[in-house]
This record gives sequence, structure tokens and C-alpha cells, in this order.
Amino acid sequence: MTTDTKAGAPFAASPPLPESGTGTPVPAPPGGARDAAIVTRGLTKRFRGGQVAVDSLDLVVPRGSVFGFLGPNGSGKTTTIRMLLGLVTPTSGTRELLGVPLAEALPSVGALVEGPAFYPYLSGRDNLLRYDAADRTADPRTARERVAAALDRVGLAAAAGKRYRAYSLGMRQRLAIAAALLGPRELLILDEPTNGLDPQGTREVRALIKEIAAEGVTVFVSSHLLAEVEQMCTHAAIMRAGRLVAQGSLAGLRAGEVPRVRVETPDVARAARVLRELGLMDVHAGEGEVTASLEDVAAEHANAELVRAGVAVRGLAVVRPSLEDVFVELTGEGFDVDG
Ligand SMILES: Nc1ncnc2c1ncn2[C@@H]1O[C@H](COP(=O)(O)OP(=O)(O)OP(=O)(O)O)[C@@H](O)[C@H]1O
Repeated sequence: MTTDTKAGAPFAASPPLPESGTGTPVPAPPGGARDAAIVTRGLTKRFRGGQVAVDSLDLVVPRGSVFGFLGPNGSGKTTTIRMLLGLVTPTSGTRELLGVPLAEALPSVGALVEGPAFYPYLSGRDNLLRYDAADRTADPRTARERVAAALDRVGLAAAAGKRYRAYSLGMRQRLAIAAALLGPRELLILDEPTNGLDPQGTREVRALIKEIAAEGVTVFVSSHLLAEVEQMCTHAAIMRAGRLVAQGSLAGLRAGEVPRVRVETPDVARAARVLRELGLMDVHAGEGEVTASLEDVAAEHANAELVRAGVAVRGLAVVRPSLEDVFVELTGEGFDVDG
């Protein structure tokens, strides 16, 4: 996904046109899908060359969640998002947004897929006015109010009259999100919204996503950054090579992983022996520290036993599993991106 200026390019693509509908609404599967903002069933996209970009995807995105759609580059995130928005026709399977057929839902869905191309010499406000004018469902008489509200919502009210080219990367991306928020939205779908941003811009966009979610909008956001999803999201789905590896709340995803204890000590050999004797598993003795899987042993009990055995404990910490641990556990592979 890119969000950049294409000087002289024709004005940005208008908001996605509704498809003719997806047929019968998908019946709610068990597990709260009735309250879902997005439900897909067997959603599949096979491109003409035979490449299966998305393979039988069953996704349930709870309303009110900030849902991280996580996967390495090429794992099928953008293709899924394009299918959700009716920009790509699925080869098979169904998708339902906001509990109604796609055409009905799309006016309540804001999206940032390929970032809109803004004119560098126009102000943020004028760019949004042009963007709004391209939406044939929007009432031109209320365009100014809509644009002002969207700019205010992303914190650009004070910079509304500034030319786009003077905007920082973060401001540019916030303007793109403002474009997705021109109407009243229940669901916001963002494809890699922090991609290509500097650290400041990334912080701005992450903070904005949290604010929008706090107002009750469900946010579905794709990312190839594990750390980003951990910081920003309440729920996540993990994709790998077009397939869904896992989905759920972050707490639920991590729950299958046993926490580890890390003991800082000069007596690594003795500490490792004590921990093994206590029943801790997967004990690793390193330079000045021992780590082990806690299993059912309470950390304070392990600490007391170490001290009783005469181990000099300099520090002891319980390390909660990360999403990366979950990913590695599920796939046997590392997540091939940096944080
Ligand atoms: N129009 C297309 N024709 C053929 N293959 C495609 C097309 N679009 C995507 N693909 C392939 O489908 C797979 C999934 O791509 P997709 O862009 O959905 O992944 P992604 O997770 O969004 O990755 P990225 O973050 O790199 O865009 C990739 O192997 C890609 O090369």
C-alpha cells in the first residue's frame, strides 16, 4: 500500500462502488458472530495464474474490536481486504460486513487500501473536498461540514488550510484516514496504515486508530508487524501463505502459551538444577541467567526454592508469551519481519 503524492495524476479514486450484493446473508456461526463486524466463510481467491492468494478464510471480527490482520508480506492480507470491500471478486466463499449484504454495508465502511493520491498544491481541506465530491452518495450541500468534521477527527483542523506538500508523513496519512471517515462509519478497514511512515508518523497513526476505536468504530487493520498489533489491537488473526493460522483476542491467543520465568543469577548451573527438580520444563542456562517454562509452578514458589537452595537470585521475572511465541508455536517458524 502506498499513500503518496502523484503530481499531475488524475484525482484519487472515488470510494469503492457497492457490488450488487453477496446473496444470502451468512448465518451466524456459533461464538458471537451475530455481534460481528466482519464474517467470512471459506473466502478464497485464486488468481488467473493459478496462485491461491487467500485460501478458505473463516474470519470473525467482533464489533468494537481493534482487529489486527497480521501476516508476513504476500500472505494474502491485501487480497482479503480487497475482497471485503468488493474491489476483487472472490473465487468462492462469502463475506458479510456489519451483518448485512455488502452493498448495504459499504456506506458505513471507511477504507484505506491504496492510499488516495492527494494534490500536493492543494490544502488538506481542498483535497478532502475534491475527494468528497467524487462520492456520488454524498450530499454536496453538506460537504464542508463533513470535511471539517473529518479533519477535526484526525487532529488536522488547525492545519486544514496548509498545502498537502507541507504536511509531514504522519499528517498525510492522517488526511488519508480522514478521507475514509468522511461519512458516519461503523467499520474502518485500513491496509498497512503505518507502512512507510517515520517513527513519529507511526505513533500519530497508532494513536489515532486507538482514538477512533474508543469512539465505538470497529477497526480492522492489516500489519506485517507483530509488535504493532500487540500495541494497538484487542484481537488478531494471523495469516500465513493465504491461510488463517489463528484468530481471537490477544489474551486468548496467548493463553495457550505457558509463561516463562527468567532468573538472573551468577549460579546458573545450580539454578537450572533447582528449576528442573521443581518440574519446570524447557530450562535454558545462559550467561548470568536461566529461563524456564513455568508450567503449573508459581513464580514465587520457584523463587523461594531457589533461595532455599542457596542460589543468589539477582532478579526474577515472569515473561508473558508474545504473539511471536504464538506464531512460532503454531507454525514452527519465525515471523520473518522486523518489529
Ligand atoms: N493481481 C494479482 N495477480 C496474481 N497474483 C497476485 C495478485 N495480487 C496478489 N497476488 C499474489 O497473491 C499473494 C498474496 O498477496 P497480497 O498482496 O494479498 O499479500 P499481502 O499479505 O497483502 O502482502 P503485502 O503486504 O506484500 O501486500 C502474493 O503471492 C501475491 O503475489
